[in-house]
Amino acid sequence: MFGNSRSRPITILLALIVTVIATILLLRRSAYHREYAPSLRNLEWRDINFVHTTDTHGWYSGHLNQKQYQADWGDFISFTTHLREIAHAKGQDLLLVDSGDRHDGNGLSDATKPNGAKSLPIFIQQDYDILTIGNHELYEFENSKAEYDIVAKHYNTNYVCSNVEYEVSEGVFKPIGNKYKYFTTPMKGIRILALGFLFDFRRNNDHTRVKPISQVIEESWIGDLFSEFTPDKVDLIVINGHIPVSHDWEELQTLHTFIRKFYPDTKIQYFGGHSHIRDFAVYDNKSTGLQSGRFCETVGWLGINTNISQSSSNSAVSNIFTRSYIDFNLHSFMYHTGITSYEKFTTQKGQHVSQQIKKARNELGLETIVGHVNSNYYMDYVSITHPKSVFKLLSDKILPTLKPTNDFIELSSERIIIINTGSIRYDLYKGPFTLDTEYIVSPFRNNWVKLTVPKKYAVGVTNVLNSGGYILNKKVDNLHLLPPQQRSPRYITSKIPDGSRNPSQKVFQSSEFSYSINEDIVFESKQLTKGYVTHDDFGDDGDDTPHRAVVTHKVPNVIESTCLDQDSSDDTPTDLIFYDFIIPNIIWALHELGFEAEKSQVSFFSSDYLGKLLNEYARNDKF
Ligand SMILES: O=c1ccn([C@@H]2O[C@H](COP(=O)(O)O)[C@@H](O)[C@H]2O)c(=O)[nH]1
Ligand SMILES: [Zn+2]
Ligand SMILES: [Zn+2]
Repeated sequence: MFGNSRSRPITILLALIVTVIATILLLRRSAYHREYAPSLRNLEWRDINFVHTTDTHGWYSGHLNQKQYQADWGDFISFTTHLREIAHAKGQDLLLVDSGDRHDGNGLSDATKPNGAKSLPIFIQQDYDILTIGNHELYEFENSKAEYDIVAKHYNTNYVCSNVEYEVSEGVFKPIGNKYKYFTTPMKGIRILALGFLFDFRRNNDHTRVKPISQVIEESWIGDLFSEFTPDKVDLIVINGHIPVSHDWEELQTLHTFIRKFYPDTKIQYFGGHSHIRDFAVYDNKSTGLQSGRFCETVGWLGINTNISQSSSNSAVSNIFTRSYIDFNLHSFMYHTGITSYEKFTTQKGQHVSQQIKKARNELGLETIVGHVNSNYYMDYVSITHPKSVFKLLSDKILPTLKPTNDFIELSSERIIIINTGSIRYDLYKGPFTLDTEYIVSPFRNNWVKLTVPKKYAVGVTNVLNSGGYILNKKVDNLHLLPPQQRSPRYITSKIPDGSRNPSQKVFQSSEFSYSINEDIVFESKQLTKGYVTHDDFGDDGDDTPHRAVVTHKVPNVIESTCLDQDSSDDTPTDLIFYDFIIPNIIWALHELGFEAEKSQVSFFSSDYLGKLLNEYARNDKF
């Protein structure tokens, strides 16, 4: 059974090495757990409890250089396994929900061709009860195909998507997954009708179709569905949307008004995503929406008491619904399960998935060091003119290194490079620059294109794009040029940059805070770490880990890097260079300035996408 006598010592040696490595890993995990131990707020358990993720964007390895988000997908699987057991032991239900966007943001998902080849088999190890699609599953056909062939197929009836179709054969479109799911929970016997929706997304590839909610509610199937599952047959409606839950995003409001016509008294729980924030909205006294952040930083928790009868008073909402935002780390996970030893916490499946992640990272060479970064560069912790701003780094140092792909490309003597700030997805940290860093900071493989226009128009484009706000994007075919987290700003009281406290000061920011300041993360339990301080419709006690808020700065839609001659005339031909992703925006801005251009006038400039430029900058030791 163990081979011949010669190979036996080798087998024993190998087994010993594997055991030693596994023990070291376990001890390291335990040590980490002891080191990071802030005091936490408890979860509230109800008749039915939901664990929610959204916008994971491939971050299944965890945040390797941020302790507060350092759990990996294997740990998350162990966590939910225990939560389900706890719920069932109490006679309660626990369901898992994911709201889409599983690509674009991390080397694990993006360093393969097709994108997701290694990360999706890891993602699908989690036992989701309801999941839906995000826009990042629809930009490229190969991602939609993977979603259809791997994710929707694996989850079968649990994959619920009511407004996206996939071309199964030429000209034949079928719903991706199922338009709805009707089921009864195992413990409390709660009858749930679940639907799933993507926001009105128009940048999808030609082999897919997205129907806006406003159109779906006019279709006969949804009225027929609601007429079949009459209120007496449904205890809870679950709407899983890749749509922000905030009140200023109209689509869920439209849907809610429609559903209430059929179900005036039924409890409705919305799950949302896309804008990458922690958020919770109360729609009426029987209906709320939860959104659980981004990038495996947050596990959303939502509990519902199904047996509480309806009340017209608003305060009763919190008797029915409860929500928490759990930081994605082992300390939080173990605390909420009540398990104090990592060895007891980690499940066999969890360990297997953690190993699968390590293996995939090694195979992809994600930790191969390309160069070193001398400082942290932030997206919004500092203003865009600050030396530590990633956008200043781009416009001063990185974008000027962009060259045309070949010598035949005709160039003007003056140029302006414009980049949409949404193409930067994360801060750039001091320390080793790895292949993973490249994907984390800017995952998109867009081409640079060129449009030559008189200088007087070229110099105005950035201004126009930055002054239009979100309405601008709507006009330009719903491009969402603006990083979504900037769209629904909140006013919060927060710590001001010099460290003094000014409670009356209102600081402009999104509903989240930049927290990604490695050197500022403190590991003493008495001092709060910098992180999310969420203000939502239930107040400010939702974060399981109380954090110190930090000030964030407003990021414009686009930034530019210029090479202009101050003395040249207004009519000097000037090359506008930008990602093909924003062609419609640039054409629109020029139109606003009085210059008419067409897509056919835009020509290819370079395939050296931003991640590649950053990689080369690091490789050449320029940081
Ligand atoms: O090729 C691309 C695709 C997308 N973007 C940016 O991403 C956001 C959408 O990201 P979500 O995770 O869905 O919020 C989009 O608004 C663009 O800013 C890009 O730059 N290039
Ligand atoms: Zn997203
Ligand atoms: Zn999205």
